[in-house]
Order: sequence, then C-alpha cells, then structure tokens
Amino acid sequence: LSTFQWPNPLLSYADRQLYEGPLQGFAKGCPPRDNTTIPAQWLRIAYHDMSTHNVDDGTGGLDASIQYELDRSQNVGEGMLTSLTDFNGFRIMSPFFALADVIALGAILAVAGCGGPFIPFSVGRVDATEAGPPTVPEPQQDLASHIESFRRQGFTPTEMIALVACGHTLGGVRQVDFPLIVTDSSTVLQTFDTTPAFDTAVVSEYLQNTTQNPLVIGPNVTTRSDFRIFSSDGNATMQSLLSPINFNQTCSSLFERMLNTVPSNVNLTDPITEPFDYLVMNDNPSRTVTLLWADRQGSFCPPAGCSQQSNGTQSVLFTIIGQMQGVTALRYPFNATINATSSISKFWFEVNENDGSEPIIVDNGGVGFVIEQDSVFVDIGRSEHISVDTAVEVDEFLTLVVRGDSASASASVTSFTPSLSGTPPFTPTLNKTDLQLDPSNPPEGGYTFFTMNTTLLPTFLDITGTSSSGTVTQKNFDMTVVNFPFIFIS
Ligand code: HEM
Repeated sequence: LSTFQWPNPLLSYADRQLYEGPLQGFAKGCPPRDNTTIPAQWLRIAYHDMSTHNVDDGTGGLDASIQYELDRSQNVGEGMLTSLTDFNGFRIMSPFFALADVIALGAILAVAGCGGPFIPFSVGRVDATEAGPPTVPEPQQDLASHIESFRRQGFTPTEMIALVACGHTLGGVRQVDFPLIVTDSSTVLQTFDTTPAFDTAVVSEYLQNTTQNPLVIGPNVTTRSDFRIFSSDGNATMQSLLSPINFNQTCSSLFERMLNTVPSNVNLTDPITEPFDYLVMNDNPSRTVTLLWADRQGSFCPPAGCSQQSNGTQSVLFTIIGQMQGVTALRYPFNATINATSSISKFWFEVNENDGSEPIIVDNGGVGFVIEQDSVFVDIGRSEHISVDTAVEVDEFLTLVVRGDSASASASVTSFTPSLSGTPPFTPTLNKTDLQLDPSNPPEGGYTFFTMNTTLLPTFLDITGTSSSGTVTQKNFDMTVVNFPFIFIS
C-alpha cells in the first residue's frame, strides 16, 4: 500500500500510462523498424529534444520543442517524425500530460523493452510552443565542443562518456543521412554494436577493438566522435561500464537526469516507481474488499446503506515495466447505489483477508477519498454511446448527460481533443459548448439535467455548472476510462 494521496490527476494518469498504458506495445520485445528498432528511434528523439537545455540560463530541455526542429540537419533521420507520430497516435496527451511527458515515457519504455534497466518516471513537463536553439552535438565536432555541449546540458565529461555509450547501445547510423560516415552504399544502417538489445556490447566490442561502430572506426577520422569521447579519459569510464550491473545503474540514473532536464521554471513530480493506483498484493481468493462511504452531512449511514462488497475481481495486465518489477495486482470493481439526497462526501475501503488477521482500512492516509463537490458531474448511467450503422459507415457519437444541482441555471463543457493532424506540431484543440436542458430527463432528486451530443474524439472534459449559488467545475473528466451505456442502431 502506498503513500500516494488521492486525488492527483497528473500522478494517477502518469502511473496508469507507465503501468497499464498502450504505448508499451511498440517497445515490448525491442521490435525492429526501418532497419533499426523502434526503441532506438524513441531514445534518440528524447536526447535530441533535451539537447536544447542551457544550464547557464535555465532554458530548454525536454519540452517537445523537437516538433518545431525537424527540418534541421542535426535532427535528420527516419525515426524522428515516425516517433512523434507514434506518440501522438496513441492519443495519451492530456490537459496535464504534455507531449514532452510522452517523449520521456517513450524513452523509459524503449530502454525497458530492449532489456535495459528501469528508469523512474517523473512528470509535469510543459510543451514549448516554438523551436529551441540548434544545439544537438554532431559527429564532425571536436572533443572540446562536445565537452562544452554536455556541460551546457548539465553533464560532466565523465557523464558524457557514459551517456553516449548508454545511448549508442541501441540502433546505429543510416547511410542515406550520413554518407560520409557509412560509406558503403549497400548498408542501410550500420549498428553501433552487434546486438539490438540494451546491453554492454557497445562497450565490450569497443574495448576489444572488434567494434563496428561507425562513429569509432568510420573511414572519415573527423566524424569518429564516439572514439574521441570514449577514449577521452584513457578508457577509464568505458572500463567501468563493462560490468553489466554498473552499466545498468549508470545508464538508469543518467537517463533519469536526461529526461528530467527541463526549463528551470518547470517543476516535475517525485519519481513514480510503483503502481500506486491499486492494492498490489498476492492473490487471495478468500479476500473480501468492502467499499464504505459517508453521506454529504458527514455521517456514516445507517446499517443498510453506505457499504458495498466488490462484485468480483479483475486481474491487472501490467506493461513491461510492471512485469520487470514483478508486481501483480487485482482490481476490485463495485456497483453501489448512492442516495441522491444524502449523497456522498468521501469513501474508503476495508480489506479483509479472512485468514484471522485484522482487516486493513485503506483510507487515503486517514482523510478518506474525498468527493469535493456533488453539484456538477457527468451522469454516466444516463449518457449514451450511440453507434449508427448507415450501411456506408458506422458513425459513433455520445449523448452526454450532465447533472447540475437544482438551482443550476446553465452548464457548459470544455473539451480537450488531442491533435488529429498527421504532421507536427501536434497541438490539442479546446472547445467550449453551452449545454441545453435535457427534455428526456426532467428535474429529479434535486438535480437538473443538461445534454450535449459529441463525438468520441475528445479525451478530457471540464464541466461547469452555474447557478445563483455560484459556479462549480468538475475538471479533467477522463472519457477514455468510462464505459457509457452502448446503443447500436442499424
Ligand atoms: C556527441 C554526442 C552524440 C553524437 C555526435 C551522436 C551522433 C549520432 C548519429 C550520427 C546517429 C545516427 C542517426 C541516424 O542515422 O539516424 C546517432 C544515433 C543514435 N544516437 Fe547518438 N549521438 C550522440 C549522443 C547520443 C546520446 C547522449 C544518446 C542518448 C540517448 C544518443 C542516442 C542515439 C540512438 C539511440 C541512436 C540510434 C537511432 C536509430 O537507430 O534510429 N546519442 N547518434
């Protein structure tokens, strides 16, 4: 059981993306693409995006400015646009989860997907709205320039050696983009080492002089940047990285710093290192989990009400991150009826292993899971997900029903829709809609009902109700995790 305090939309969402999110499907098993691997492409773009950081004035860093910098020669490469399209395509950007957070998540999944170490995930990045300075190091630059580039990005000369070795254990150099580095035109991509995995082969092959790394042994001495960097301390750092344990520890902590390199006015969360949205425990078939709640007046309700046992269990399918950490979890769903008049102010759980031990109370660190307001919210049960088969196509839309307290005079919804564009920059659309009173749901139980039609494309909604007693907003209603009642019309 964790110390995580609910509600925290950013941490909850980031945790879910890390442990149950869809992005891992492209990283799991280190899958090949474009003669390299998807993870190699994802790791490189994270470094290039971060490369705009300047420690001296606190500007730049991992801020998705890369989406405005793709036309620069230093960002040449098949994987750049493809990776950004991957990240946008999963539609996991949210009002509080920036593209830069998705780029960081991509790098974490990339390293894990190829068998590398876990990198703790901090979130809260902010996307830039324009390009940063052209400060990605390039192979033809000399050692002094590279040392200065890494200093400006916040890394010492020793850390530079390790960071490049950790990065260049994946992927390689493309002939069409770097014809002076990979001169054999029959080679599409020359890998940095002989294994696609995230491992020490890049180090051992370099130290054994068997390396094929074109930035070490390429015919053009000027572009042997890896050679100059790796040998800059007499190979001392490379020798230390021969140990797989040290390699993994060093790469994990340097990548964590790389991903957390953000403009100085951006504050990141503490790192996420466990799935805290759940009770993570071994399976116990005789366990019972009870949901309890207090009414709006603050009292725990009379015997018949305000407690409900879970109706079954669902096992949680963890991503590669959960799998590598060996965690297992069960989710306990509940179906509870709450009296509209007495309503609910907070809820908590009782977990009973039924093995003679004391039941455990899970109450959000003592305060309970507090429902801040019950004036305005989406009425999931009265909303409908409608699918119409027109013989030509299937149209899908939602009829959303919003409940406002009886005095509500008006209600509006601001929707967040991730970019539908095929090309960067991928900027979301915000749309505000005023809601109509819902004729099919007359006022009841102290509530007025409003309705709107929408497509399934928005992912987050802010719902605002205004009455003589003031304005109340339910922020960040996550459309992607709700199963609305489904209606099929043919
Ligand atoms: C002096 C610093 C560096 C130089 C000069 C450099 C240079 C290069 C070059 C020329 C390529 C080939 C790109 C292509 O053909 O598409 C490449 C690929 C790559 N670099 Fe670096 N790099 C540097 C530092 C780093 C760092 C710190 C990382 C850490 C994440 C990194 C990660 C990668 C990866 C993963 C690839 C493979 C991409 C793929 O296979 O698609 N590089 N690098």
